[in-house]
Amino acid sequence: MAASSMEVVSYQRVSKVFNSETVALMEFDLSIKKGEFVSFLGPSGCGKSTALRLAAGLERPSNGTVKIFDKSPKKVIKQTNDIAFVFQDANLLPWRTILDNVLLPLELRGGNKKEQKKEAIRVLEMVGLKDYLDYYPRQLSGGMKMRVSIARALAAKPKILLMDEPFAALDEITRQTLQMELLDIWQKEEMTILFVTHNVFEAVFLSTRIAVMSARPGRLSSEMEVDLPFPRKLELRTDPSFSQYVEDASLLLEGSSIKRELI
Ligand SMILES: Nc1ncnc2c1ncn2[C@@H]1O[C@H](COP(=O)(O)OP(=O)(O)OP(=O)(O)O)[C@@H](O)[C@H]1O
Repeated sequence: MAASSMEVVSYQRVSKVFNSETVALMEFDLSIKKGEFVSFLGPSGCGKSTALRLAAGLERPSNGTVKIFDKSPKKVIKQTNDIAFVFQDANLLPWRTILDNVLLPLELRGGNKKEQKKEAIRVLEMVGLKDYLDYYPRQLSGGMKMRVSIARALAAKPKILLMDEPFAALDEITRQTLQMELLDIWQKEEMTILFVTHNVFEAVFLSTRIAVMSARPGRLSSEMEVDLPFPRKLELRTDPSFSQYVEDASLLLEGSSIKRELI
């Protein structure tokens, strides 16, 4: 029983069909344990976002089950703050300051205003933005906006963070900085992270495990544990062990695309 109680997210034979013809996911199986950092890696359109949206209760499976802590994601979202979502677009409200953007989800849930403000400042400090509380989104760079978006997700102290290509629109240097900051936060806050990417380097650098998906209809085509030590620093990218994982993951990804061509 101990092992299953560690299970945080489970996909069991999950299929998702849109408009009765687009099969986004087909019998997708994956089990994610507490504290893991799992990347969903796969070609464009293979159903990565759909898999994440199912875990967030934003979509319902056509077949099979998705469970979060053994409950339906919708129930978890309704009853707890356990799940938070970060999208590729920071999605900030332009008329609210940075502090007020982070406060918004806390305000919606009600509670002690002073505590909420303290928590919002704590998470903004964590992402390096404590000097920008009164700024408006238009005054920030893309990387800073993404930091606000991450802070907003963290403010509710989620146990599971779902991230859909959060760094895809950023330049390389900003992306690398945010990747390291994210790993820091993941360790400090002891969260489980599900992270969608089609970037092999990013998947290897961040993850404890990579779930490689096949081209549409998306299935889990292979899994790879990334046994590189934490904390992971910039130098790791030039280490032969890192290159080996990147090569292995690239081969798995290629393999999943080749299989599709043969079908
Ligand atoms: N709401 C929807 N209605 C209809 N089709 C959809 C919907 N959401 C996704 N799809 C389709 O399902 C398939 C999988 O989409 P999804 O966004 O999950 O893929 P992805 O792997 O995240 O892609 P990318 O890497 O390009 O973002 C695609 O063919 C997409 O067009």
